[in-house]
Amino acid sequence: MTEYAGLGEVSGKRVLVRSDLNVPLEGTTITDDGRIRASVPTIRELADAGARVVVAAHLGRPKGEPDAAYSLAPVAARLGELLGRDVAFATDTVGESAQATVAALEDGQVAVLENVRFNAGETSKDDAERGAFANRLAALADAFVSDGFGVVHRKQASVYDVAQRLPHTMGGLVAAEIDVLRRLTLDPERPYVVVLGGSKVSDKLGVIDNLLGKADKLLIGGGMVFTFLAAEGHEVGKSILEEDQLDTCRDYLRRARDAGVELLLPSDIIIDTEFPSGDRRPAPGVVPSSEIPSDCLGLDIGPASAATYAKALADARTVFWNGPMGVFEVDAFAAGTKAVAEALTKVDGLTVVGGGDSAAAVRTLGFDEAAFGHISTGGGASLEYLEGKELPGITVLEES
Ligand SMILES: Nc1ncnc2c1ncn2[C@@H]1O[C@H](COP(=O)(O)OP(=O)(O)O)[C@@H](O)[C@H]1O
Ligand SMILES: O=C(OP(=O)(O)O)[C@H](O)COP(=O)(O)O
Repeated sequence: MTEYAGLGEVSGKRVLVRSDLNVPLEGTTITDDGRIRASVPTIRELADAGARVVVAAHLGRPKGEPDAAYSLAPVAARLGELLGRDVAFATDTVGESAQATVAALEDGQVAVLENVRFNAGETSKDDAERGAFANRLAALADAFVSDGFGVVHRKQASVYDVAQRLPHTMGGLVAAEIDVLRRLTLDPERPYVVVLGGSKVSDKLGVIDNLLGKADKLLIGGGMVFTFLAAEGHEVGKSILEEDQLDTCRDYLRRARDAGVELLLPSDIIIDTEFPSGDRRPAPGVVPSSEIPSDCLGLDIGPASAATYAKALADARTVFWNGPMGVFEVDAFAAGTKAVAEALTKVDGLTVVGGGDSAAAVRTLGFDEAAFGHISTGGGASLEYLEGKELPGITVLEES
């Protein structure tokens, strides 16, 4: 087989693959390689078809110039291990190293370019600046495969503009992600339960607007909780709070009541006096969610809430979960996330886990990935899809 679906013959061609290899790192140690694993099948398929595969990706949010802390070098090494073959690494993205590395590729070989975000053009809001960088990326290849699902909601040079400059197609990972998410937006089997948590509260509140017309139950956990509790007039102490979203949350609570959607907030909260950090020993306590002391902050949903949420999930036929219920990275605040993950494994129906941290939580808490219907590689991307927003990295493939 020397073809790739949507591109035709790829043998001997230089194929630029945009992957999402944005994995959590401690120093140069990868703490969860899920996104690299998810990127392997497309890269392998292209290499097996005889393509000269050039992988472009970002890591973190460097400021448009080289920054060793965000080098993709350790990621390229891990990709090589997972592929079971040598992976060349270019120490720049479109400069001399990239050009020489790509020129040296033989059929079936793979190279990774240094972090695309080391170039200001990648994330520029200026079309011409992005376009100029996209021209240089496109000059390294004969065709483009868009496979970085976690980044398709970004209008960035290696995601959007490059697709306008090369013959292109959607990679297998993006196609599979979209396929599952489409099932959630079109005709989810009911009851359809959505669980929302995490800390990117303002990013995520918007999805509730759309879900109020779609889901049967919405379970709120993580940092999301406190803006809702404050909207109901409760003290939330030092917990995460989006003051400018209080009216929005009040509106959601009212609309949920009117629409007969069960919007569940935790009845109890695990608190501490400080955010866990360094050597400080956590000193968790449990309080009713209406009684968070002013000098404390909420760090997990409490045991009664965890049991209620597990019960609310028991009869679900479709579940979408984004965002941990608490600061799961610390044992003392991981129980809520564990309880929700456990409940999902028992659901008789489609379960989708979305988001870098949610997916990492499932794996690091020891759950078997196979117990979930689908673990998405994109948090923001999957939420924006469910919100009905246009994803630039997808529309560009359809338009040009
Ligand atoms: N009550 C809370 N207060 C502060 N941070 C929280 C709370 N609950 C969860 N978190 C944090 O939220 C982070 C994940 O949030 P987010 O990035 O929104 O999720 P995802 O990557 O799955 O979309 C985790 O690092 C977790 O520690
Ligand atoms: O980690 C990512 O998104 P996610 O946290 O929404 O899953 C993607 O790699 C996108 O990264 P960005 O949000 O810096 O553009």
